[in-house]
Amino acid sequence: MEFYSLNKKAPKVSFKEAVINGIAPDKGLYFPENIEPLPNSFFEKIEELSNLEIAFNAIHQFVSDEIPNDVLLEILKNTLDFEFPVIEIENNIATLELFHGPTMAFKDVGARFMAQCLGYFSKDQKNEVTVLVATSGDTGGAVANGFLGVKGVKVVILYPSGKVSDIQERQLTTLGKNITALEVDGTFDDCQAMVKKAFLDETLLKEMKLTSANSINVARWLPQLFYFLFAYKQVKSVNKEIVFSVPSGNFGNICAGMVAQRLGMPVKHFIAATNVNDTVPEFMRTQSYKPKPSTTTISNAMDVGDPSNFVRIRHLFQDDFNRLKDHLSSYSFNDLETKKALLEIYESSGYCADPHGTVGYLGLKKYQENHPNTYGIFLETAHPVKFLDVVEETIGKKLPLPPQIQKVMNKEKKSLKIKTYSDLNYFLLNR
Ligand SMILES: N[C@@H](CCOP(=O)(O)O)C(=O)O
Repeated sequence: MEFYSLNKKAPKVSFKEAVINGIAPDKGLYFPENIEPLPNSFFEKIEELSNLEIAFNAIHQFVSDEIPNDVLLEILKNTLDFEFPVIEIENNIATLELFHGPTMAFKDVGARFMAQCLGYFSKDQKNEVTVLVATSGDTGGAVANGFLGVKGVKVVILYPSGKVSDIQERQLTTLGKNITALEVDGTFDDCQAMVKKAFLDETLLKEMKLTSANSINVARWLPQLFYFLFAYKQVKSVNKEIVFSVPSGNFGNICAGMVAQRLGMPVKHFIAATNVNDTVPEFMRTQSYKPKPSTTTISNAMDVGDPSNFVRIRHLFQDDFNRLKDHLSSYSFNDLETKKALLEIYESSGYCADPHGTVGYLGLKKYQENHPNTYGIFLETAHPVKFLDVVEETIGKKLPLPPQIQKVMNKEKKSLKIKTYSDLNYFLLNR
C-alpha cells in the first residue's frame, strides 16, 4: 500500500517511509492510496472473532508485506493486551471505555503500535530517530510509555505549561531514559506548530532523522480504527442504527472511525463533540474553516484550535460539504454544561465519566433529540482519575487511584522550559 501527501506535492511512499517521515516533505499529511472494504462475512461473523483477529484483518492492507505477518501479529498482541468494554448506562446510550491501558487514555493503542513499528523499521538503521510529539494532555504520557526503552529512538515531548492535569504531567515527565519533556510557555497549538516547523527545518534535518508520534503519523492514527470495530462487535446484536459520539481535539480518533466505516462497518452517523474549542462545529455551521487560538478547559486534551486531522476527514468526503454533513454532526459544550452533565450521569446511573467522555455524552444526547431510535456510543477516552480535582469536586466523592496512576505519583517531574521555536531548535541540536 502506498500513501500520498494531501498537499499532493510530494512523492508517494510506502508504509515504512510514511511512519519514518511522519509528515510529507510538502508538509501534507499522508493518506492511504486505497481503502479496500473488508468482506461482508467479516462483519457478519465479527462476534466470533477475537480482538486480535479483528485488528489484524483491519490493519493488514495498510501495512501490507512491509512487516511480516508473524511480526505484525506480535505487535498487535503487545498493543491490545487490555479490555475495551462497552457499558450501557441508559436506554440506547452506551459508553466505550478506552482507558484500560497503561496510561489510562485511548492513545495507548496508537502509541504502542507506532513504537513497535518504528522499532522494527529502525532496527537495521545506523542513525537514531528522534520522535517529536506535541501534547495537550494524553498523547504525551502514552507516547512516553509506549516508546520507553525502544532502541535507536529518542522521544521529545512538548506540552503547554500549566495546561495539562497533574497526573498527565507526571506521566510524561517522570520516565527519563530516552524520553525528554519540554514544558512550553504557550498553548497546545504553539507546541504543535513548533513540531511542524521542525519537520521543515533544513538545518535540523541535515543533523537528525525526525518523525512525529502525533496522529499525523499514520501508525499512530490508523490503529484507532480498532476501537470502533471492537465496539461494533459488542453491540451488533442490538439491531439498531449505530452512531458514535467522539470527544474530539485533534480529530484523529473520529477520522479513524470513518476509516472503519469505509472498511464496511455499518455506522449511521458520527458526532464530533468538542469543548469551547469549536473550530469544527463552527465549520459545520458556516462551511468556513477558521482555526483560532485554543482556550483552556476542564477537558484539556481537546484544547485544540487547529485540529490536524480535519483535513483528512474533508478529504475522505472529497471536500464535498453535503456528503460530509450526511455523516458528521459537530457540537460544542462549555465547562459548566460539562460539569452539570458529569454530575447528572453519576447521579442517574452511578457511572463516573471523565470530562472528555461527558462532552461526548452531551453530543450524543443532542443528536438523539432528533434521532431517538438510534443506538449511541460515546467514547470514554480517558479515565476520570486523570482529572482528579475536577471530577472529585463535581461528584463530591474521592476516587481511588488505580495502580497505573499510583506508580507515577511519587516520582519526580523533570522537564526543560522553552518558549520559542529557536529554543526547541537549540535543544535538538545541542542535547
Ligand atoms: N488530544 C491530544 C492532542 C494531540 O493529539 P494526537 O492524537 O494528534 O496526538 C493529546 O492528548 O495530547
